[in-house]
Amino acid sequence: MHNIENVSDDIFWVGVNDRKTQRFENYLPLDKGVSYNSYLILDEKVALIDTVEIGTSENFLEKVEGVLQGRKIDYLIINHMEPDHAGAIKDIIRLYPDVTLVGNVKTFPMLDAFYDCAKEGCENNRLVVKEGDTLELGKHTLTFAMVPMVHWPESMVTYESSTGTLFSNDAFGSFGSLDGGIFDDQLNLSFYEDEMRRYYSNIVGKYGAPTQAAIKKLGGLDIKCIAPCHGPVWRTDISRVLGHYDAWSKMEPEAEGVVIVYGSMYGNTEKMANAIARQLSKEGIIDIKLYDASKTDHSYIISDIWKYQGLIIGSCSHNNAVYPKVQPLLSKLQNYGLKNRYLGIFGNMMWSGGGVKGIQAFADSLRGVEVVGEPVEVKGSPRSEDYTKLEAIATAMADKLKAARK
Ligand SMILES: Cc1cc2nc3c(=O)[nH]c(=O)nc-3n(C[C@H](O)[C@H](O)[C@H](O)COP(=O)(O)O)c2cc1C
Repeated sequence: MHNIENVSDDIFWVGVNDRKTQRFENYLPLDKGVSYNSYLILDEKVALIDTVEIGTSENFLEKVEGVLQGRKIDYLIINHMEPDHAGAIKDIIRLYPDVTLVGNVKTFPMLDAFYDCAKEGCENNRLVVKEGDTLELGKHTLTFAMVPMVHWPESMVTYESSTGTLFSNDAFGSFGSLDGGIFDDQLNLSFYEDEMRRYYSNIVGKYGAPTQAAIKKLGGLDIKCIAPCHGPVWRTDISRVLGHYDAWSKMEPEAEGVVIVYGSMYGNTEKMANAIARQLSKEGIIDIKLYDASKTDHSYIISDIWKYQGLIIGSCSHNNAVYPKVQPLLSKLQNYGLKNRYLGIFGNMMWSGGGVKGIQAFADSLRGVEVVGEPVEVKGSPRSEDYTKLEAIATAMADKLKAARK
């Protein structure tokens, strides 16, 4: 059987790649695709861990049947009810009508809400598990742990103790299809770690406290392999992966650097952004990420904001407010409660302003963000004295970053 991978002797990756869907959750670009990972455990009893998005079901079922070789599935473990994993539940029930659905007390009301269970056959054969419950398959034992709000209320993870495999659901998942390699040691990790951060920051990012609680809970387990629902299966350096989640969920920056993001109609705010970037470079800052908020999808900008300690935001004025292509970024960061960052502010205007005022209001709403330097608002084309003020923001930012060097 092709395109199946052994996670261990009797655990199989039966995931699928999706390179067709343009946007995850219909808003996050999937430039490099995504995988929906599902795992099959063959033992005295057979268990399937999660399914896939409905559009990829045919390919998935072919793999499942290929591994089963005529056997039936006894248990379908539903770690998460989001449709990109629960999408093929109906297909599994249709093919294996005796399968027992395993979920927690919050799983089944969602199943009932998504599906017409009386019609689809998912009304019966339900096993409700709670924290710490175990399910014996033979040689393999599954233990269930609830991880509410990582990133849905019913989210749970399943630990298989004989192999030390944690089926972690969306936690530790990343965007990017699996183009040949399945495991971390078979892949270029710099790409997947970036995509893992983009996934975390945009999807799980608001739920730092529940993620911290989950990390503490799972910390006592002997984890040899993390098998998430998206992206690579991690088996080489588990502590590195756990370390990423620990830092990201605390919103601790990963690296020295500055994200400059601006919105500009006629180029004046852009000129200001360039001047700030140049001065940061003169101050010895190497990682400077300069983004036009109208052009780059915000999910990439947010991922870099998660990575770096410095953030400098600029906006032209638009109807007495922040430019419409900058405002959604501010709203999302506000919703996520951005913290542990230094912030610089600049903007452009022609009559009574609005851009800088809006960014300042954003800064005031966040407790964990420290404004560095004096906000600079320029009318039209920046003059020499304006550049001096913009450079002062860059220098103040660089001073903060240098002071934080260990
Ligand atoms: C639709 C529209 C609304 C604007 N609203 C404001 C405003 O509320 N206050 C203001 O001072 N300037 C306003 N402006 C003027 C621009 O902010 C100003 O020209 C600025 O220099 C543009 O910066 P940019 O070159 O970076 O695009 C508006 C311009 C447009 C086209």
